[in-house]
Amino acid sequence: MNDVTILGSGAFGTALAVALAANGSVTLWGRDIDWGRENPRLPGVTLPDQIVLTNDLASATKADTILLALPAQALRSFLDQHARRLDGKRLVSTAKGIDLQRLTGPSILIAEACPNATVAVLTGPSFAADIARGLPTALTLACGDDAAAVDLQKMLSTPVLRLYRSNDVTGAELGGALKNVIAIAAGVVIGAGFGDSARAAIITRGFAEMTRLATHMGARAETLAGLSGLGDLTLTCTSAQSRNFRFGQALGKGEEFDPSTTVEGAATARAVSALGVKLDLDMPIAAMVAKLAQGGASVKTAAESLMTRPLKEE
Ligand SMILES: NC(=O)c1ccc[n+]([C@@H]2O[C@H](COP(=O)([O-])OP(=O)(O)OC[C@H]3O[C@@H](n4cnc5c(N)ncnc54)[C@H](O)[C@@H]3O)[C@@H](O)[C@H]2O)c1
Ligand SMILES: O=P(O)(O)OC[C@H](O)CO
Repeated sequence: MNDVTILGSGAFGTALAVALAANGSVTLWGRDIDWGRENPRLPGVTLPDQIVLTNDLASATKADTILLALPAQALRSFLDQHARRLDGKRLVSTAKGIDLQRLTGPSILIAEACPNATVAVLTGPSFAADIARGLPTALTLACGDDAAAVDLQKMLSTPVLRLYRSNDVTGAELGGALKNVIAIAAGVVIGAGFGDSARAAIITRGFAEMTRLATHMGARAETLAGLSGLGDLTLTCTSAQSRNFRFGQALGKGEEFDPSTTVEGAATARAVSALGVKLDLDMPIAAMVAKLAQGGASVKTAAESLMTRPLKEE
C-alpha cells in the first residue's frame, strides 16, 4: 500500500504526483488514465517510476492520505458516488472553486460526505507545469486538526515544494476559489485593451471583494493576504499560463475559447454572484464576470457599469 494517493489525473494531480515522487511511491488514479508515462495535459513531462498509475479506485483508496485533484464542479457527484471509500481517511482537497449547487467550497462538501475524515486543503500560487518541472513553489496546507496539519505539511513538502501551515481552511480555500473569478476579470481587461492601470484596479478591488465575502463566511483577513489569496491572485492575474486569465482575455477580445479547458472561475463567478445576493454583499466584479461568462453582457457595458457605480470610499 502506498502512503499517498492522488485522485484525478489532470494537469494538477499529475504534477503533484511528480513532485511527491521525490518522497517515495505515489499512486495516481484517473478515470481516463490510459496515456502511458506522459499525460497529454502536461506535455513534455515523463512520469518517474515511483508513480503507480491506476484506474482501479478500490485499490487506490487503500492509502490513508488521499489528495483530491478533481475540478470543483465535479467533486460533489464524485463524492456522491464514492464517499464510502473515502470516509475515515485524511482527505486533502486541491480544487479551487465553489460548488454551484451547494454554494460551498470543497472542504464542506467533503466533510459532509465523509463525516469521519480529516479534511485539509492544499492551495496557493502554483501552475501544474511549474511544479512538474521542479520549479520552486510555495503553497498553503490548511487543516483544522493541528496534529494532522503538521504531519501533512511534512509529508507533502519536498526540497522544491514548500508548504506553509494554516488552520484557516475556509480562508485558504476561498482565496483559491475567488482569485479565479478575478483572474477572468483581469483577462477581460487585458483582452479588451483597457491597459495595465485598469488591471491593477481590478486586482485591488477584486481583492477587496474576495476579502469581503471570505471574512463574511468565517475566514481570517490575514489568510486572504497570504499565499492562498493575494499570492495566487497575483500569479493568476498576471500570467498567460493561467487558463482563467486566458479565458477572460478571449472574452475581452470577443474570441472563442476551447470549451474542454478547465476554467474554474466561470462557474465560481455564478456561485459568488448568488452568494452575494443571498448574503446581501456587494460583489460587483464577480457579478459582472458571471454575466460576461454566460454571454449576458458586452465588455463595453460591463466596463461602463463598473466605472459608473456610485462613488464611494476605498
Ligand atoms: N492546473 C493547474 O495549474 C492547477 C494548479 C492548482 C490547482 N489546480 C486546481 O486543480 C483542480 C483540477 O485542475 P486540473 O488543472 O488538474 O484540471 P484538468 O482539466 O487538467 O483535469 C481535470 C481532470 O479531472 C478529471 N475529472 C473530471 N471530472 C471527473 C469525475 N467526475 N470523476 C473523475 N475524474 C474527473 C478529468 O478526467 C481530468 O483528468 C482544479 O480545481 C484547479 O483549479 C490546478
Ligand atoms: O490555470 P488556472 O487559471 O486554473 O490557474 C492555475 C492555478 O490555480 C494557479 O495557482
